[in-house]
Amino acid sequence: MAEHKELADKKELADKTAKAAKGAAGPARGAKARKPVDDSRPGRAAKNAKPENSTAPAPGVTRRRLLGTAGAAGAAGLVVGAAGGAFAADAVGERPAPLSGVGAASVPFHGRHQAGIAEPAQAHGHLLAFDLAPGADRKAAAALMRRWSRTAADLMAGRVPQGDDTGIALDAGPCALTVTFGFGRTFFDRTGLADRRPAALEPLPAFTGDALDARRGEGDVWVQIGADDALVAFHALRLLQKQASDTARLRWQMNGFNRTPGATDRPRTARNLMGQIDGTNNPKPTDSTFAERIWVPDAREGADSWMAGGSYAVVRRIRMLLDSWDNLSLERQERVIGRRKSDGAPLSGGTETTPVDLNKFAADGSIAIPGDAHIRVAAPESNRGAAMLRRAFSYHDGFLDDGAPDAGLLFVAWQADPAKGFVPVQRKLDRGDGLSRFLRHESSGLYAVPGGCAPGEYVGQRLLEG
Ligand SMILES: C=CC1=C(C)c2cc3[nH]c(cc4nc(cc5[nH]c(cc1n2)c(C)c5CCC(=O)O)C(CCC(=O)O)=C4C)c(C)c3C=C
Ligand SMILES: [Fe+2]
Repeated sequence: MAEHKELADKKELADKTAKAAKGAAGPARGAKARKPVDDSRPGRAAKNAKPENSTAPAPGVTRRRLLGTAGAAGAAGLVVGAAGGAFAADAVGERPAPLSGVGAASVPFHGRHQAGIAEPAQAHGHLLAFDLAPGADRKAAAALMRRWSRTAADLMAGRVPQGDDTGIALDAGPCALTVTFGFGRTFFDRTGLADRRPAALEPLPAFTGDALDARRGEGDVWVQIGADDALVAFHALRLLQKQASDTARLRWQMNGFNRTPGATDRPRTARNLMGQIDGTNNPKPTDSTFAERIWVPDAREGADSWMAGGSYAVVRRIRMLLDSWDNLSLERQERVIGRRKSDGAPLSGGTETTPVDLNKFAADGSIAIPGDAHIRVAAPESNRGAAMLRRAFSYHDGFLDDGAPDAGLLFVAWQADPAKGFVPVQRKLDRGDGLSRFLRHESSGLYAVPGGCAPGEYVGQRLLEG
């Protein structure tokens, strides 16, 4: 009896919590979320503040996710406003309590560019690739992208999604959730759109350091999910997988992580599993060259005109040989990268954000940044200006047969054209990078990530209905 009473009490509490959360977060089906307080994501601004997101000013906590000095995890420029009025029900009474900063952070789904590219990488990430099911044609793919876009827009705004929900994130705010969609080479054959396949989707060349597992590469549709809460991220993943239904099947999935916001005394550039500050010299949205390097331009004719405002994602699972790396002295580790481990300052001097001086000599006459240092070989100056935006997640998938950690970087590089970004840089790294001895590239994919969409539209509509 007591057990039943306890269960009944729990159910009542859960019902109350769900009711209060739904009511306060504006997410009752068809209800509207509130306007993000600050929508200064690059390229979004006022255009984004569409009626869908503009019913009321956001009460409760507002929060601006500041970037690390040079951009946390290398991405930049994002503002995260208050969640769309997101409140969690007080677990004891029913007083709605404002969400914490982490829960309240939200990123708009609609806009000129898809979310999840120029914003800082979140604490939890899922990378997924789906293959269209046999017989799923262009129409089915369009219906899927419409379903997925609607769900992503709801979840990112903190609304309970339309249709069947699993309840996994019922009492959480959006937690800076982003969902980003891209198309692989094979998508265009499967949907009868081979004539619209961009030339930039040519397969990447083979690199000598590659040990690629095809089962974890490529795929018709690629999805990147990021959130500062693990349940929120999984919730999005699970819903998209359910909604794929008979149209698409998961081909591979990789799970990654980064530092949780608030874990450090101030926003800092993230560290990778080798312990280095990683992302410092990423292009920043405030750079005059950012747009041309990262976004596909508008004024484009031909097969890929539908890619305006989009970007190309190179996705690589790069395992780190951590046992070998950790055996190196600190001095050797720093010379392999070309930066100090403690604070990320270049070996040519200064602090983390001091411009790298590749021509600097040390007092003993040796070159300050060695010839095979990673930052020398990867720098735009060494690659005729080639640059990309690196927005990675770390991963740890347990241990290999020999006991070594199966861990490294889910490397995601964004650029307007891979032939002017990843490809020339990786070619150079392949030949002369001191870091490559400690890395194994285990999977690879290249995806055309269309521009964002307006409310009522879906990602990829210009391709699928153009
Ligand atoms: C093809 C491109 C690149 C791959 C692959 C890559 C892998 C990789 N990098 C690190 C760690 C660091 N990389 C850093 C800088 C850096 N890396 C690339 C490109 C690739 N890295 C570029 C273009 C740059 C910037 C160079 C510059 O202009 O200075 C750094 C230094 C800090 C920073 O600027 O981000 C680190 C650390 C790992 C561990 C890794 C594979 C697992
Ligand atoms: Fe690098």
